[in-house]
Amino acid sequence: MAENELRVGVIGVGMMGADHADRLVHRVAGARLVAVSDPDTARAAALAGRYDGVRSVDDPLALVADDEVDAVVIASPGFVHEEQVLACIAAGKYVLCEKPLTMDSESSLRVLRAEREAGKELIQVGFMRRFDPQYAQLQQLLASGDLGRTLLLHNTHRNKSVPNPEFRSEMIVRDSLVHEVDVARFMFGQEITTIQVLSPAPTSHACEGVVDPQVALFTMAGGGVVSNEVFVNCQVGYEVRCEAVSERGTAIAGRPQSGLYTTRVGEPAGSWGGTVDPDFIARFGLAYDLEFQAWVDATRRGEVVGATSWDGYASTAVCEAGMQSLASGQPVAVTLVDKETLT
Ligand SMILES: NC(=O)C1=CN([C@@H]2O[C@H](COP(=O)(O)OP(=O)(O)OC[C@H]3O[C@@H](n4cnc5c(N)ncnc54)[C@H](O)[C@@H]3O)[C@@H](O)[C@H]2O)C=CC1
Ligand SMILES: O=C1[C@@H](O)[C@H](O)[C@@H](O)[C@H](O)[C@H]1O
Repeated sequence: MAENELRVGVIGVGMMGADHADRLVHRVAGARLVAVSDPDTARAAALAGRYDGVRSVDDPLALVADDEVDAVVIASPGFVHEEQVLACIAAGKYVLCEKPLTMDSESSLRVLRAEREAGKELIQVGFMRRFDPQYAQLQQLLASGDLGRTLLLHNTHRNKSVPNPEFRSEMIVRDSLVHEVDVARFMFGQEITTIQVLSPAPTSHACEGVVDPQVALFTMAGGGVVSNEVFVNCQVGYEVRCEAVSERGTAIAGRPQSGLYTTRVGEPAGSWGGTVDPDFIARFGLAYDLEFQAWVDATRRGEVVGATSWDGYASTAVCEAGMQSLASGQPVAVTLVDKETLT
């Protein structure tokens, strides 16, 4: 084992967990995948069998407690994140938890308070767009002040389709829009104070009763406004971009080459004169790699980078207000606890 090599365990090895396991083995330096855990024990065993020296552990909490595991990646469904992140805090282990941190603001606050009481930052939340080179460059440009004060953001977030017929309107807010919530907070460096979710007439490609697309409006603490389109059954491909409008110019992260830009259904699936990425693993593969490398490097230094537990809590609180707005159509104020006292 290389000196100070980080021994990592991955909890939940479905689509994202398996991809993260592979990146830890093949594309991240300074870390070694040593264990995986999933209630689908056959799936975990099959994944472990693909790599040398990786054990399958039946109980995810046993993986957290395992002496040979230095740090943990959580890629289980959001509704089990709280228990698993709390276990990592109790064991004093650094954790990279996929978004959302938890399912609601109360449970995120419990996690945040537990981390505070432990006296050490341990949690990074998997908001990978912060590590995408174009998104990172846009944030640096806005923060530099070269374009003057930022006035507006326009976010677009389209998925070709969602695999799960249970992907209801609320999940579009909690699982998809949550990325735009983090992007808005990241780009402005401010909290979101109100959210309104509008419900246009849905596409015929959405399941019965599902509001897709959705348009969400955020008001930022400094008065800026963010418009967001989330459309998870757009049929074409994965299109994610962010346009910033500032006092002295504009900038777009996530736009392919210049020229006439159209997208259409057809062969090859999704095209604009080049191709539209099929999904988030293709579009953000590099961002996940950079996110993991940054996590491993920071963990070996005893630090946390990227989105913190506060960012996880704040984004969950905004989505909670967003779900209320989805039901009423009205703007809903976002209430956060005091960041210093957590009360
Ligand atoms: N950052 C990003 O772009 C993305 C993040 N995600 C997030 O990643 C996480 C996993 O999502 P997917 O891989 O798409 O889901 P998935 O359904 O493909 O995989 C989830 C896995 O977790 C396992 N699981 C269920 N209960 C568990 C428990 N109690 N403990 C451990 N494992 C358990 C399931 O058996 C399954 O293997 C979610 O939090 C999701 O929001 C998902 C897609 C993209
Ligand atoms: O996090 C993700 C998924 O959970 C979500 O379902 C998708 O809409 C997002 O594009 C993807 O990045």
